[in-house]
Amino acid sequence: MSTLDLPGYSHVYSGKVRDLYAPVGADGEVVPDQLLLVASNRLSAYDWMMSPEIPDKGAVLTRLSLWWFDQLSDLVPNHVVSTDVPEAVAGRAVLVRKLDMLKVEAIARAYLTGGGLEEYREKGSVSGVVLPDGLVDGSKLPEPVFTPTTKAPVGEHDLPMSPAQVEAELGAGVAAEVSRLTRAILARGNEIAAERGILIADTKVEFGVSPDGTGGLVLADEVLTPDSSRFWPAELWEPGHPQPSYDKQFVRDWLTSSESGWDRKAGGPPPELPAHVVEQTRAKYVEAYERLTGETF
Ligand SMILES: Nc1ncnc(-c2cnn(Cc3cccc(F)c3)c2)c1Cl
Repeated sequence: MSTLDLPGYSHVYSGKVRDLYAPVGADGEVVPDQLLLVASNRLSAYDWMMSPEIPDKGAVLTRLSLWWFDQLSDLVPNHVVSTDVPEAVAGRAVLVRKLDMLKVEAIARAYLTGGGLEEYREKGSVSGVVLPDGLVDGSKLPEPVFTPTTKAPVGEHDLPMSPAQVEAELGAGVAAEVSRLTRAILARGNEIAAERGILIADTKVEFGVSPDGTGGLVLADEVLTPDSSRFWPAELWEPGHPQPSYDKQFVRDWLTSSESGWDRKAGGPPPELPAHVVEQTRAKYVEAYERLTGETF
């Protein structure tokens, strides 16, 4: 994948859909306490990187995440420093405080699906939390459940963590606070989103702590975006089968249609997305942003 050459920044790491850079000072030394988070226009579906990219996806998700950080600022401080970023990534990058990141993927679930549903079907519980009988794919949970995982190395799968494992990793106090905050963030997200016709089934957030050891938990990474969370259109919610994705359903439907000619089980890469699927997908990201924030993209 092509990482940008950004004057004044050195490339640190690339995820599937985002890139991390470190600011470089005038003396050529890396500025130690800041990072640049860049959201690309790349779209991942079925564990494959789609082509072409989705125009404006990075900018829409960056603006949505910034809006959520602001909505949540009474709940938890965040890592945002500024949006004064290089022209080449204007609107889709954020300058952030460099933190010591917790080694736990902080996931909360408000609706049961995916890996949580699988664990429930095996054990009647998720992450040690016993759930009512008779739940099905898409069932709303009595309240959000904290279902943390490890941060697996690149190319490996994140693994569920038991409460005891989280406490061993973070200590009992920090573990309890991470659980409380993650559930509170998802609950607040759904309070706001439900009014705007969007259900947030689950979300992954990341916390860090200041390297100088002062202060408490800081909300980092991105927050409550369709890349970090499952967004469902509220009017189509119907427990008992997989719910349509607010943002990725056009891509999924086309890829699994005979029109694409793709055989997912064959193991080969998916074909290029047709222009109408790219445009419809872009429109869903813009629609989610405008509905949630009330602002025009
Ligand atoms: N404030 C912070 N301090 C220290 N580290 C991070 C950090 C490291 N990794 N990630 C995930 C990620 C975010 C974007 C692009 C990627 F490629 C990967 C976030 C952050 Cl956000």
